[in-house]
Amino acid sequence: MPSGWPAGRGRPFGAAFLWAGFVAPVMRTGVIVAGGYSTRFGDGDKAVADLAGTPMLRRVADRLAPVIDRLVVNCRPDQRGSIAAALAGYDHSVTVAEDDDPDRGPMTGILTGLRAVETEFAVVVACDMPFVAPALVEYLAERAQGHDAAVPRVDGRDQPLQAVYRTEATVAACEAALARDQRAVFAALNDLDWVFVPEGEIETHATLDSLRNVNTRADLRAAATDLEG
Ligand SMILES: Nc1nc2c(ncn2[C@@H]2O[C@H](COP(=O)(O)OP(=O)(O)OP(=O)(O)O)[C@@H](O)[C@H]2O)c(=O)[nH]1
Ligand SMILES: [Mg+2]
Repeated sequence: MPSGWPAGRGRPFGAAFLWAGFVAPVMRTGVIVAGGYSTRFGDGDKAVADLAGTPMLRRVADRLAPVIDRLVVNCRPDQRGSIAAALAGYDHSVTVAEDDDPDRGPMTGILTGLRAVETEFAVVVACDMPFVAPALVEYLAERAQGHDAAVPRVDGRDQPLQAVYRTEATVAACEAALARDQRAVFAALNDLDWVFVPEGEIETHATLDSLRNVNTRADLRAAATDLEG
């Protein structure tokens, strides 16, 4: 596990605590959103689908492991057992945050996950992004400093399901959007001071594969082929 953020690159997940020469570790949280119904995938929950020998969500968790200290997984109550099994023996502490009211969309998943976060910032990643790049997560965390969120933009489309958020502000924005009966992630972003991270910047830290997501069985097969090289 890395001891902290590289010198000169900021402290993306909150300031270190300096007291009488003691530097407390900077805590960083990852949130994996997994409460969807995988309808394009067909039978079975894509979150725990076998991807080249490892459940997909475990791949996401393992990719995040070098840049987080804690993990929160958002899911429905009926997914808890399979997700806990997929994360057995994980490097960091895992909190499962269940949706009270399933099927209310990804923004509700982000909200449920962030409510279980204790750090100032958190990186949110969808369970179907098995190529998420730790270096991009670090960069997003850096770009989020002084803002409420940093969101990648690829092909003109913002990618709020692989983004870094300021926890309290984002929880408040999601709650306000839901109170207005708005479920889209962008309804919450409207209330936040967020920055987008364009492709050119993404590609100085990672390939765009970091944002690739697995929606169908064909996507899963293609991902397995690429992982098995
Ligand atoms: N908590 C929660 N998460 C969701 C919900 N809908 C989608 N997600 C998550 O949002 C991410 C991106 O969603 P999709 O790729 O559309 O996944 P999905 O909804 O399971 O799949 P489709 O039904 O094929 O669209 C995934 O991590 C999903 O688990 C929801 O209603 N609640
Ligand atoms: Mg998807």
